Amino acid sequence: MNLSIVEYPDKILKQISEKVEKFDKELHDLLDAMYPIMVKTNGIGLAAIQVARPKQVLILNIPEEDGEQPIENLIEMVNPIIVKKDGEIVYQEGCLSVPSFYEDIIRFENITVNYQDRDANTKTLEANGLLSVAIQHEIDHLKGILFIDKLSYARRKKFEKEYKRMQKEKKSSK
Ligand SMILES: CC(=O)Oc1ccc(/C=C/C(=O)NCCc2ccccc2)cc1OC(C)=O
Ligand SMILES: [Co+2]
Repeated sequence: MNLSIVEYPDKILKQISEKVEKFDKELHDLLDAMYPIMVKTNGIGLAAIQVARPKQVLILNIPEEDGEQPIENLIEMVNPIIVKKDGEIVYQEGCLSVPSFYEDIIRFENITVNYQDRDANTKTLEANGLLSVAIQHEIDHLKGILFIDKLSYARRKKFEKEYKRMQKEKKSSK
């Protein structure tokens, strides 16, 4: 399964991802294929829609203090739902589908998420800080929402201008 990252402004990223009903080999192969892509691109979170699979599947690997991302920290979430949320946290976010662009985004500080693992076992996770931000960022992807969609009108305009210039530079440098 050869996956590549879909980049903004590709319309695929606006699709709503479907609930996973079958916890079969195809799901396991997708999860297994997403992990190396996230690691290779220094990602800490990846949603299946970013590799053009509109399924409610996401993976996370929050780095340790030393920056390492051991596979033991890998979290695989299927059909995640945020059931509790409170507080506020601002974090400078980036996204593998919006390369080289980072902006401060406000999210809930504390969340509780219900989800299933790759074998359909239901799990509940309480998260705060970076893990909480990452989970909210990735669950937004499953709803077709990118972090740049949460910017104010003025900052969004700034982003569009910067992004177009960057894409032109990238093309001319090829
Ligand atoms: C050049 C460039 O685009 O750099 C990057 C940008 C973003 C990322 C990864 C972003 C990422 O994992 N986002 C997950 C969601 C999230 C955002 C903020 C905090 C927690 C979770 C990696 C980059 O490095 C490469 C090599 O692509
Ligand atoms: Co993202």
